[in-house]
Amino acid sequence: MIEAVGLTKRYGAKTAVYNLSFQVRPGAVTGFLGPNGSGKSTTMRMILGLDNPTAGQVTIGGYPYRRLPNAPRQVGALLDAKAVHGGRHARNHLLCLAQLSGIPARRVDEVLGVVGLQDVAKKRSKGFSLGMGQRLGIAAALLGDPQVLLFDEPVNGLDPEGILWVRNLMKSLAAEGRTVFVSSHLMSEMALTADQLIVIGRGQLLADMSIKEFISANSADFARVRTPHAEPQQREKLTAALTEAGGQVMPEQDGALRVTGLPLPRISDLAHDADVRLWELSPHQASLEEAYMRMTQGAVDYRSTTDERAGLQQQLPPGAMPPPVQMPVPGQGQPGWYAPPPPQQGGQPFAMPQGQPAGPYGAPAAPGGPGEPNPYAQAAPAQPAAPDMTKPEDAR
Ligand SMILES: Nc1ncnc2c1ncn2[C@@H]1O[C@H](COP(=O)(O)OP(=O)(O)OP(=O)(O)O)[C@@H](O)[C@H]1O
Repeated sequence: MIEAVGLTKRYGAKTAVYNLSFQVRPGAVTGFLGPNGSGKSTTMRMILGLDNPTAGQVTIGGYPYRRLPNAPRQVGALLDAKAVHGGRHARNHLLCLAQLSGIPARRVDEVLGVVGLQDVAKKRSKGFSLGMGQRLGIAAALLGDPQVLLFDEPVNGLDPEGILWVRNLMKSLAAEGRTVFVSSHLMSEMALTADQLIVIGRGQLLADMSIKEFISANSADFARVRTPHAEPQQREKLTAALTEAGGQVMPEQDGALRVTGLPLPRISDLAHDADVRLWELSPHQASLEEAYMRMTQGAVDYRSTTDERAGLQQQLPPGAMPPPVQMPVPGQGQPGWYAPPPPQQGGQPFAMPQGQPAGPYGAPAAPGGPGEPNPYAQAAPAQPAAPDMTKPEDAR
C-alpha cells in the first residue's frame, strides 16, 4: 500500500503539492487524475524518493522509498519513457537495470516478451517510436516483478491495440493483488481501467473514491424524455406536470427534455395522467469525463486563450463553485456542457472523503491547523509555463 500523509512540496515560492493525504490499496487499479500542473508527477516523484517532501510523508508498505528494503524488487515505475540511454539496445538497457538490482537476465527476456518488444530487443532505443519507448518503460517497471507499480501516463503514444494491452495489463496486475497507481488524462480510458480514483487540483486532494461514487457524486443521473415534435403543447404540458411534481426539466436543443429528480416510472405515470404521449423515455448517466470536468473546472491553471476570449471557462478563485452553465441549453454532444449537478446543489460540488473537514475546493483542511497558511487561500497567480520535467529537480 502507498500512503501519503500531509504531503507537501514547495519549489521556492511555488507550492506544487499541498497537504495531500491518501492511500493507494493493493488489488485495485487506482487512477490519479488532475489538470496539467496539478502536482501528479511531483507526487509520484516523492513516492519514489526522487524528490523530498517539504512537509508530510509518503510511504510504501510502511517505509519511505529510500528506506524500503530491496526497493527495485518491491516497486516498479514508469515516470518518463524518454529517460533512456538512446544509444543502448533495448535489451541492454533492461539488462543494466536488472544487474543493478540483482535480477537474473532471463527476466529481461521475459519482460521483453510481455511488452511485445522481443523482435526489436537488439535495436537502439533512440530509433524507437513514442509507443515503443512506452513499452520499454513498462518493461523496466515490471522487471523486478514488484508488488507496487506506478505509471505516469502509460498510454501516451500507444496505438489502440497498445492502449487495450495496457488496460488489460493494469487490470491483471491488480487482480494478482498488486498495488497499481496510474496517472492519465484520458478519461475514457481511465473509466475502463481504474477501480478507484484520486483526483487532485492545484496540488490538493479533490476526491478519493471509487469511479462509480465519483461519477454519481459529480453528476446526476437524468432521464431524456421526448414528446411528438409536431405538438409543442404536449411538451409544455409535460414540463408543467414534471416541474409540479418536483422534477427539474431542461429543454435540449433537439426538442427533448432532460429531467432530473424523478424516477423513470414516475415520469411515465405523470405523462400518462397529463394525457401526454411519449416518444422517448430513457435513462442516462454522465461520463467520467463530464464528472471530472465539472469537478476540476475551478482548479485548471492552463487554458487556451481561445476559450478565454469566448468567455467559455473563466478562472475561478479556489473554493468557488463553477458558474452555472450558460445558454444554449444542453444538447447531445454539445462541447463544454456537463451533466447537471448532484442533488446537493449549492453545497459541495462533489463528495468529500468521509470524516474530514473541508478546505479549499472542499479539500481536507490545512495541515498543522490554523498555524500553517494555505497557499491556495488566495486566487492563484498566473503560472509560468511548466518547467522541463525531464531534468532532475536540482537542475531546474
Ligand atoms: N523542479 C521544479 N521546480 C519548480 N517548479 C516545479 C518543479 N517541478 C514541478 N514544478 C511545478 O509544480 C507544479 C506541479 O507540476 P507537476 O509536473 O507535478 O504536475 P502534473 O500534474 O504532473 O502536470 P502534467 O499533467 O502536465 O504532467 C507545476 O506548476 C510545475 O510547474
